[in-house]
Amino acid sequence: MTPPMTDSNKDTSADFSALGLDPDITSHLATKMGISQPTPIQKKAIPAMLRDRLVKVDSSNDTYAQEERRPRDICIQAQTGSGKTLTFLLPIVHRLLLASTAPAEDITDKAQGASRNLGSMAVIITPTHELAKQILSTLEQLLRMTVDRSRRAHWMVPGIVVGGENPASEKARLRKGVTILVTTPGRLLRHLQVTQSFVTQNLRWLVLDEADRLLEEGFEETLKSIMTILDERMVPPHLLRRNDSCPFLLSNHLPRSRQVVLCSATLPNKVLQLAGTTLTHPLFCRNTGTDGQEDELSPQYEAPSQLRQYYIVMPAKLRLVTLAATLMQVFPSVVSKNPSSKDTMRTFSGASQGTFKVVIFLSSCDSVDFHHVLFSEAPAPKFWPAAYSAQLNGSRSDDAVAPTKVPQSTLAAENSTERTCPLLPGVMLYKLHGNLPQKVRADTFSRFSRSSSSSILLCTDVAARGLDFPHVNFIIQYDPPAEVADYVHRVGRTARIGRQGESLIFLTPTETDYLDILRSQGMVLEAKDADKHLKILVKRKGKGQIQVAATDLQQTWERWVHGESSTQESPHSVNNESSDDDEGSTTISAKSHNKDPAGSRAKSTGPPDLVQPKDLAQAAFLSSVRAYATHVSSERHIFHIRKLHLGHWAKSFGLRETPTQVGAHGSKEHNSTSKGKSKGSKSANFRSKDSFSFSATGSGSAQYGKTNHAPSNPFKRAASHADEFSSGIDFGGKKKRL
Ligand SMILES: Nc1ncnc2c1ncn2[C@@H]1O[C@H](COP(=O)(O)OP(=O)(O)OP(=O)(O)O)[C@@H](O)[C@H]1O
Repeated sequence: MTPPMTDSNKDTSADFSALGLDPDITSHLATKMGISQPTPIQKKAIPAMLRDRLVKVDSSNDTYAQEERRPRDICIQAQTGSGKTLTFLLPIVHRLLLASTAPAEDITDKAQGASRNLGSMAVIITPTHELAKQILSTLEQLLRMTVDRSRRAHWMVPGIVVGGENPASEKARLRKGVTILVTTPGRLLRHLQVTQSFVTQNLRWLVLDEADRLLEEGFEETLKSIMTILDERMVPPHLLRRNDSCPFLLSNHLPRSRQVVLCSATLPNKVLQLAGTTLTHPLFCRNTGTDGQEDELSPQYEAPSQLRQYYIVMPAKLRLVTLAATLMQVFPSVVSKNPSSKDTMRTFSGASQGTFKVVIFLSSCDSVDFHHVLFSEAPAPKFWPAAYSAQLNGSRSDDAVAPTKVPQSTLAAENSTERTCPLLPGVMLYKLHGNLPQKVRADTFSRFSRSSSSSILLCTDVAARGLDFPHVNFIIQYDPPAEVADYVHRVGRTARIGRQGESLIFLTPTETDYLDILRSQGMVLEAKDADKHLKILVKRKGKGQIQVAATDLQQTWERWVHGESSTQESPHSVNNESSDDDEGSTTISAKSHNKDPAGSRAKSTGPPDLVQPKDLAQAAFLSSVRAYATHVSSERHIFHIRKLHLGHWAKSFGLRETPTQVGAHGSKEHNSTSKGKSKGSKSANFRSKDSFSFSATGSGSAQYGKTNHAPSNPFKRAASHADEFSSGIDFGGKKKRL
């Protein structure tokens, strides 16, 4: 069914056939794919891709023609979820279809030779496997069209090579011929280099989806090598006519030379400048500006107008409990069962019923693993509202918190990542990141997409771009992205194609300048009050109850992380004690209550196939600190490791140790927990745009790379500045620590 259109996406002046698309295609779109009206970017860019320009040719090279039709390269920039995939797929399929079924007068010899033997006529490159598979699926849907008997469409073979399968079967596929190939850069380059039977000399379209990402450091070199090989193999247009063995290739419906299409919601100036110098007469198609005209370049990004963007500011030590409160806010079914909650307490619109999906972005794979285990294995807190605890599978919330070890299978690998979430009954939990084996990634992607239950996906930026998960209503950026473009792509997983959606970014008090950067790039954000927000955790009304509830939840999780029983201490007996000793305190509001971590240490020796939550928490903490140092240089004055309150940061992973202690443990334990992870884990473990390398050593020291002014031990340095950071939340009266 066609989704509802907002004013910004609605277009009544044209349907797809008015854009010049073949009637068989438009009828298939309407009847089989439920798509009948083009979005503004489709209206603008599809005709541009269909239109060639006339160029004078050097007659010394071509004795047949004085003028030739040549395509223009195209840059497509439009908001996330505005239908860019069909924007580039439709013209390709249309032109191939027309060329292979053209009336006799169009070319001298009717469409002879259109077959998969011509090799790849279109190559679509994307940064991730998931996105490649999604594009392939749209392409396959499109190619299922029924055409008139006199026409030929079956020869167009869609295909994918992204790795993760036996290279021999990929080679075999390429040998047979894949007319429209969807691929990732590394895999494509490998096949160009080693697969002799991979034919690309007839390539007419090269699409770089998420072009800005593909042209970034990391992919850039691969892309250059790909372009060089493709250029070398391409048959120059002036030689085409002499090669009359395949008249199909001379069809006027095909671009005579290769058309390059760059596509993204974010094409920053540096990419556009590059495009301006390396592309052939590039045409810029953006959502703004007058139809059919080239638009002016602007550094601004655009989020879907129906997306409501929020931010919330809280000290690092409250991040975890605020995340829990947020999830309770956004899952209406759970909230409505909370006896103390009223609709007015909910600060997000949410959905009144039906499937509700949330995507939570974190900065590292280890952090995703930790939170996935925490939310699926940790028990509800002792004072969790009865309505929630009653639904816990067979466990009572006031039971002692049993020390938990986490089965390895939960962490990574063989099986599905689908879990239930004790805190949010009825809500399913998934995780997606680059360290997971390809099979698990694919399984997660499809289960989360198809799930009819309300669900949460915890992920790294591997899921930030392009993925079109249905029914995602809410995006949480628990860790701010490494750059603004990533912000735009992350929030773009909701509010797609005119649907409603909300997003929330978590910031600490030292990070609020980031809002200026977001606003300067065209983002419109509203504030959420952290204090009001946490109210949802409160069971009874009364002064100080937010603090009680938040402390209770934090303590429950700390005990779980440290493998302790809840009966070891009473949260409320310590709640009234106030301490400034953040670095060493056990809870967010009180002094350390279990200075002797012997219990947890004793429990850390378990069977080799089990991992302690504390190991996970430490690995997550370390990798999240490392990821913190990977923000782009223009943002590093805001997100600088020296500004990070590491003691509070540790708390957001349920850790009590001082950062130095965590660093010392973490290095060893992280190494051991990392063993056995999938290949490529090193590179994919945290954000790759890394201008800083940090490695914790056994002594807790840190090593910096590429940074001249960095302190030798960021943990110690940050800890010594601990007093500069207040909680940031005033619960009334004198200073209290949560
Ligand atoms: N004209 C249309 N009318 C209704 N739905 C459409 C239309 N065009 C595309 N869609 C659907 O909209 C959804 C989003 O499209 P798509 O994934 O191509 O967006 P995008 O602009 O590429 O987003 P992103 O920037 O996040 O990659 C898809 O489910 C697609 O099938």
